Amino acid sequence: MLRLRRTKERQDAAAAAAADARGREPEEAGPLLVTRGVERSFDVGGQKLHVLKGIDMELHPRRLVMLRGRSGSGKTTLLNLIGGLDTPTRGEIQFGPYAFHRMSDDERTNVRRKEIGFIFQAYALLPLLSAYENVELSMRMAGVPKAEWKDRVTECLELVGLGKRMHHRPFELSGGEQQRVAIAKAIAHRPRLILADEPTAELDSQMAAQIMKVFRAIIETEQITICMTTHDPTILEVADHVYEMVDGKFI
Ligand SMILES: Nc1ncnc2c1ncn2[C@@H]1O[C@H](COP(=O)(O)OP(=O)(O)OP(=O)(O)O)[C@@H](O)[C@H]1O
Repeated sequence: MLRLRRTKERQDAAAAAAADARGREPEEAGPLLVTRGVERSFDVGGQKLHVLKGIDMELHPRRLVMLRGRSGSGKTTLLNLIGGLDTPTRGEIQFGPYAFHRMSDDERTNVRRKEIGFIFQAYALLPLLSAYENVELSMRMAGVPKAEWKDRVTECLELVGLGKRMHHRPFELSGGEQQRVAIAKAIAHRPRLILADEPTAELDSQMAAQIMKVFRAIIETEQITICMTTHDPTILEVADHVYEMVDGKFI
């Protein structure tokens, strides 16, 4: 009981610290991200391929939002636009104070480095670095002051349940554990938004359920929003909101 209370106290303190570190937002704050009429087409062999055909969506603070849809329906294309990796052919993407559709690549990269974390299906860890070093590297890349690295790396790895595996390298960890390192890596610089493309696709159902538990925990402690794609109906059950995509549109 005491242990539980201590854990809860630590989580509350971490949540308060996360909010303070970014400037606390009022409870009733509006959406973190809004897209309006977003379209994306590609030129392929002289033909226009219309992939996104008018996407309106909202991501609210501290929500777990899922994009579901068949392969090729446009989920990854949309995630790339929300994350500022790509720009829409038409329409608007407003992320907090930033109008992504009007910003240059460099400006979007700056926002992305500070405010967004990415998680991929295949973990994307550096194989020769330990879990600790992988997370530390992401803080270095995000420009976090060196004095903060040690405490924050430890905190993030404990948060995902890998306090005892910090010095293991990826090949010494299970798939689920590697994905948890990837989560620690994605949150270490205190982004507001995490984007995850099929983060459970390589995992069995038990490991996938663990990842979803970790997502729920970091939404609380880190006060972040998560938007992820998935095909898995059992995973969809834990979403706060599901957008269903068919052929480049939400239905
Ligand atoms: N850079 C690009 N150039 C040309 N076509 C592209 C490009 N990016 C995506 N597409 C096309 O857009 C369509 C949607 O792809 P996208 O990867 O967004 O689908 P998805 O829903 O994420 O699929 P999956 O579930 O298989 O990952 C596909 O037909 C794909 O070939």
